[in-house]
Amino acid sequence: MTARPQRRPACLQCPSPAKIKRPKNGHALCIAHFLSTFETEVLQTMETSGLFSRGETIAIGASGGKDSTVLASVLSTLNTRHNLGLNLHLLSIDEGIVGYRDHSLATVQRNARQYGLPLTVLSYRELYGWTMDDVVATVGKKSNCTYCGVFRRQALDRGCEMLNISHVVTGHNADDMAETVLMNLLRGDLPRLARCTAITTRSSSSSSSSSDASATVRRSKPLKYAYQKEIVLYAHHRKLDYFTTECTYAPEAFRGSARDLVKALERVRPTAIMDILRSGEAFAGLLRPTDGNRTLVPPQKCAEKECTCNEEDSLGTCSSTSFASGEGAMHIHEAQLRNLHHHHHHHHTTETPSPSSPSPKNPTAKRKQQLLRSCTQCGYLTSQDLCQACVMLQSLNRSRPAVMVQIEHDG
Ligand SMILES: Nc1ncnc2c1ncn2[C@@H]1O[C@H](COP(=O)(O)OP(=O)(O)OP(=O)(O)O)[C@@H](O)[C@H]1O
Repeated sequence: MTARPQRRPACLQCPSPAKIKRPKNGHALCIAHFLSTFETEVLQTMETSGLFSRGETIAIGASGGKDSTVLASVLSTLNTRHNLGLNLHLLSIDEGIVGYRDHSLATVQRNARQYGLPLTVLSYRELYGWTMDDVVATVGKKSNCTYCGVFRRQALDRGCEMLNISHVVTGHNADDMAETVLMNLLRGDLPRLARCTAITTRSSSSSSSSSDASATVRRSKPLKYAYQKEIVLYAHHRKLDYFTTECTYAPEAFRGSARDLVKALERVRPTAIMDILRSGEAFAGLLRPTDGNRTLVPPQKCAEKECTCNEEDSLGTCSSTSFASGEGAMHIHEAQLRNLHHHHHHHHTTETPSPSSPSPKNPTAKRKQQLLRSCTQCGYLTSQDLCQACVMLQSLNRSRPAVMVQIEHDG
């Protein structure tokens, strides 16, 4: 007996044979309907969360990878098709990773031409005097993601300030969000768990001229409900030009493990990604301030270090910048950075006592320290004397002479 060839099911939305079984929900769709459904879902995400307003200028954090390329393509398609009135601008950060970012930036340059969008490129070298290749030569491969995440977040803010843009979007997708929810859950980091699923967060702007704490850049993730597999399918069937190589520096180990875990769960239960994301959102609802001043998540934790309460954990999912994580060399390095920061802060408060200095008589002082002010070094808005990037740069610049001597010696 010969097996009868299985007939393809029809597309859920038209009589054509289905070509795609959606990873997200198993729906069978033809390619045209998969593409239009994907776009409609992004539009719905934008509309239900009131993400953009007509006439707004949006910077798209463009790395040349699949996520931000799909984001740029979908946003410009929707903008034209639905006459949304958005001014889109590609903003790329060149971290200075030879053999990786230089190639992906060539892709962004092509994308800018393909979509007819303006492009601005800013580099770590011009902003900080360091490339990531230099950083890795100095600190090694283990904690480099921490540096890169802090630098990139600030670089995007500075780019926005230069361009007079107050809203930046990134290509973070549902898989990235699920990873972050799991990481925060596994660390027991409730403050971060409470905010990591937000579609929009506010960051400090790099406003050196302004001490106005309201000068912040909004960061949004329009692809937060899009599965990575569907993003790849969309890019493939729309024939988008994107760069596939992974960063030459491996992701932080903990995020790598969370990523593997999400993928393993997805294999046995495809809805796992959305389930984790929805659970994260539900936790956020539970952890949010309940009544008046009372919150279930006390803010003390972040008073001890650079407060990132208004900031998401990372820009670039490889770059978990959580100072709460504690693994090997990364942990040691973070502890050094904290010490450096505390040393600096202590100096400041003893030399110039301020009425808001924390004291047993003034229990609210610590809370007040979290108010945003300008970094004494670079002017970036921060809750401490020095912003995270400047703390890191101090430590890097101290190591530089030693590294140069070593290089000269080896060379
Ligand atoms: N060098 C960069 N310049 C501008 N934006 C960036 C850069 N790197 C990352 N981003 C933004 O942060 C998002 C998440 O970055 P991540 O490093 O996780 O890359 P990814 O998940 O591979 O995304 P992509 O496929 O867009 O590279 C990107 O989609 C992009 O919007």
